[in-house]
Amino acid sequence: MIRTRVKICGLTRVSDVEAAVAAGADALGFVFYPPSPRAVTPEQAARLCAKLPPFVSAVGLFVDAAPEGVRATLDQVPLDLLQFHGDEAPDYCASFGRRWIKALRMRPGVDLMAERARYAGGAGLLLDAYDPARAGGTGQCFDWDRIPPEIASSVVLAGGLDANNVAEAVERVRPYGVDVSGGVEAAKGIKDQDRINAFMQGVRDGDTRR
Ligand SMILES: O=C(O)c1ccccc1NCC(=O)[C@H](O)[C@H](O)COP(=O)(O)O
Repeated sequence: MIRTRVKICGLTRVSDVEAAVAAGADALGFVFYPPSPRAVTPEQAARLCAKLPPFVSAVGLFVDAAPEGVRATLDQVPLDLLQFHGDEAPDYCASFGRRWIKALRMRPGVDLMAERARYAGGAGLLLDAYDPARAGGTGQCFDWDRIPPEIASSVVLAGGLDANNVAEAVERVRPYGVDVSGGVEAAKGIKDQDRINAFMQGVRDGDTRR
């Protein structure tokens, strides 16, 4: 059975990090984008990452950040992977000497095959809902049928996932991984252990059907 990988994004509290790790999350996301209600400072993120087990990845999320800001964050936080969620160019993404993924917001008309070729130097693509007013963490789904089947197994699916729809998402899309933020929250930036556990169960249910 294929095991869909799970990233839980937007963690701000040690207790939520512990809950996500205990539930079996593969990766934890830390938002370095000050306008987000889930934003953390490098100092906070360093504390949140301090007790991560060896096989759980720390992912740093940036949105069109100044390169010196990314580098300063990397000096303080042991990030395993960078996630670029804005309009960053491939050369920018590759300039930090760290593995990276590119988030693509599913704008009308986006050509995923072309974008995949454009960002081929990265470790993968994360597909998120498009909302012209917000850079991410929208809690909205996009039409999963827009994902070309030939790339589905390599993408991370995001946008509006929760315990109620993630099994269907895993079964239908068959992605490499799923990413969730709002769907496991009690309030913005405040995760809920029961919702995390229910989400993980949904992923495993989807895995049995994919
Ligand atoms: O989470 C945010 O506040 C955020 C702000 C700006 C850019 C990206 C952001 N989050 C990115 C994520 O990886 C979210 O997990 C992803 O957008 C899905 O969010 P949700 O629909 O709430 O599950």
